[in-house]
Amino acid sequence: MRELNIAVIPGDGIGPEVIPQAVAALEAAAASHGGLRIAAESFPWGSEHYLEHGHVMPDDGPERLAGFDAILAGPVGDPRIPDTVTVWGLILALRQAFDQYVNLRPAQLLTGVRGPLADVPPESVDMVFVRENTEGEYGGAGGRVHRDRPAEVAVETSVFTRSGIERIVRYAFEHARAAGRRRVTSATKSNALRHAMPLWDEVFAEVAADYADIEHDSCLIDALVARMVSRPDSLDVVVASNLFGDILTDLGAAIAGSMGLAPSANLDPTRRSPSLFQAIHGSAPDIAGRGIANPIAEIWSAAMLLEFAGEQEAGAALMEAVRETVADPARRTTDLGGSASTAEVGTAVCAAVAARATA
Ligand SMILES: NC(=O)c1ccc[n+]([C@@H]2O[C@H](COP(=O)([O-])OP(=O)(O)OC[C@H]3O[C@@H](n4cnc5c(N)ncnc54)[C@H](O)[C@@H]3O)[C@@H](O)[C@H]2O)c1
Ligand SMILES: O=C(O)C[C@@H](O)C(=O)O
Ligand SMILES: [K+]
Ligand SMILES: [Mn+2]
Repeated sequence: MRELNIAVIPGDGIGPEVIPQAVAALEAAAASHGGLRIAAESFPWGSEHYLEHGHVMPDDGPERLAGFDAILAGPVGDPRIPDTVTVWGLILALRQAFDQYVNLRPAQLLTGVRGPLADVPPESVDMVFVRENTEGEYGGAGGRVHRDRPAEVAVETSVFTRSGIERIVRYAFEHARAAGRRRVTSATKSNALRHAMPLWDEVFAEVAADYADIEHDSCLIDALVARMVSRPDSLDVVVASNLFGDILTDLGAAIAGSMGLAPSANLDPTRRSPSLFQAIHGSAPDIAGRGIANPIAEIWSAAMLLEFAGEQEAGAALMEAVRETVADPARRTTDLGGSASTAEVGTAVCAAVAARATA
């Protein structure tokens, strides 16, 4: 029997509420589809850890995670701590340490979910964002000098490399081909950003030439956000820089019905380091502690984990269980207009995945 060693980081806010549901769903899918065993080890990193020890994760955090097959993580963020501390202390640190250069983020309106766009048939919202995840606007280059003086200066320098752009664009086309998708759209802003984005466009055009079977187009980011809302069916795979991809995917989550439904996979496609799977939402301090957070985004991320680990059957079964659960009005959390609790939704997914095995 294959054993998958998963590092679990529950994180902050609603993280410790949704993560146990995702772990249970992983275990249920593994048990009933694929003769797989999940060995999960939990790491208590995040804001409480910072308040107690002075760091969000220990300095040797990446080393301690390096031997795992995958990481399943909740969000970090706490109103008592600057967000740069938590986000750079864990999420961005791991993306860079493990060179997880792809952040794969599907936005799909699932059957039964009412999205906010009027007159849009559900099948029209089916896009996958391929977000660059290690450089760009998140390169971390810059600084702040003359603190608290009128002359204070803050510089945040974007870092775009030809090799970094090339590998993310190539991944987008490869993903489109493998997933049977027909088009790749590049998010750009090469009218105003005159150094990095023209390089982005040039590399996109060069790589696109290698994929004659996939349609491609470039779209200025401002027009692209409007297009997501007015013509979502015109979008299939979207490749974007780090910051653009971050912003586009919260909009994607909204048009797919809720932040509580949007998953992500932070991938090192070379498989030298473990990849990290995590809902795209944050710690949601406004609803934390009430047991009402939607666990589907984190469970869907767990399904992506199984698929990336080569457990396609278990991953697909978990995804079918997610679809079945979301389609049932009695199994929806408040963000989807229902009244089910986090645990009720998680339990329903586990039951659905087990039922599929015996059916
Ligand atoms: N990956 C991460 O670790 C990550 C991602 C995003 C934000 N953050 C951090 O999280 C904190 C809060 O950020 P924010 O408020 O901008 O974004 P957020 O995603 O936490 O919340 C935005 C809105 O969506 C709702 N929401 C989010 N997830 C939900 C779920 N599963 N079910 C139901 N409703 C849900 C929230 O209640 C809130 O109204 C900040 O500290 C931020 O830095 C962390
Ligand atoms: O900006 C980030 O990448 C952190 C968080 O908002 C996310 O989308 O994962
Ligand atoms: K589409
Ligand atoms: Mn984000």
